[in-house]
Amino acid sequence: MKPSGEAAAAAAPGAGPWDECFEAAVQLALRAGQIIRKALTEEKRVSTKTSAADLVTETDHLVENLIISELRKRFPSHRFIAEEAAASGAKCVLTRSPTWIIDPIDGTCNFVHRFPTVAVSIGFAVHQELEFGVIYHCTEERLYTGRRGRGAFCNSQRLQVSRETDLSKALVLTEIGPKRDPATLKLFLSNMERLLHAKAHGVRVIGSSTLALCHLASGAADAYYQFGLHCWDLAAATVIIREAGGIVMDTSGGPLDLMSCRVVAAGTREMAMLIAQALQTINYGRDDEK
Ligand SMILES: Nc1ncnc2c1ncn2[C@@H]1O[C@H](CO)[C@@H](O)[C@H]1OP(=O)(O)O
Ligand SMILES: [Mg+2]
Ligand SMILES: [Mg+2]
Repeated sequence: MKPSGEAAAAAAPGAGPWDECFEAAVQLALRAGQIIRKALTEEKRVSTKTSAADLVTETDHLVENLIISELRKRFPSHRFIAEEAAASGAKCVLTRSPTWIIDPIDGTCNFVHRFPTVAVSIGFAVHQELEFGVIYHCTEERLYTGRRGRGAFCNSQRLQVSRETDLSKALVLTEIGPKRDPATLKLFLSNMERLLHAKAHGVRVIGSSTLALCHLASGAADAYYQFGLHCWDLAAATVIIREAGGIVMDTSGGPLDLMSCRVVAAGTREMAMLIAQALQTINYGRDDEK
């Protein structure tokens, strides 16, 4: 079934205070997705940011500007945290004000290579609490949504995480992150090795943290971990996973800190703790200290 704003709204009955914002997010994610889908097969101007593996294109900027300018027109008092604005020096500060947290293209490296796993991610927080998340898989036209207290959906289908608690039966997802210096790579590979020693069924890297997290919310994988992802990779997906019955926590096993650039997520708390205990920390700093 093709996603639509109406379908998403119908999936979550009852009026709530942020319904208008949620509807706006859905419409903009679909609109942005159309632009990204079209641009995927066209020539791109690619630049690098923090490293040779940290890419950005004119479409990342175009889509981010479109989403923010449309939301700002409708909700002038709201605040914004967005990937490309942050790359240009804007501070990432989550206050108690209504705040939109945006990744215009998640999977930019995939996008550059025409690998069709790319998403738009729009999260929304009020009083520093995540209210809803919208993630649109641009090429497969799958709209993932989660609203606090109202469940998580892919198009009109309700999402439910896996109930697996045994690491030796788990499919685990992760992403590589931009740092490729020898020390970071060694830690990254040794974390993967630890999970494989624990006999996890597999470890996958698909190039989009938000879509990997949506697979987890759908029960198509049992766990996800990453060091070096940002609040815009995590905000929308966190609501979707929690509303699908899953756990999102810090890699220490403590509560999630959206600004800490580290996460473990799983269908069950037992699985999340097993992953957290297996990992060595890779330090990427914090989003709110850059
Ligand atoms: N600085 C960075 N460089 C490369 N990937 C990054 C990154 N920060 C987060 N990621 C995310 O990790 C995954 C694979 O690289 C993607 O979801 C990517 O998001 P992005 O495409 O929005 O940058
Ligand atoms: Mg991203
Ligand atoms: Mg991005």
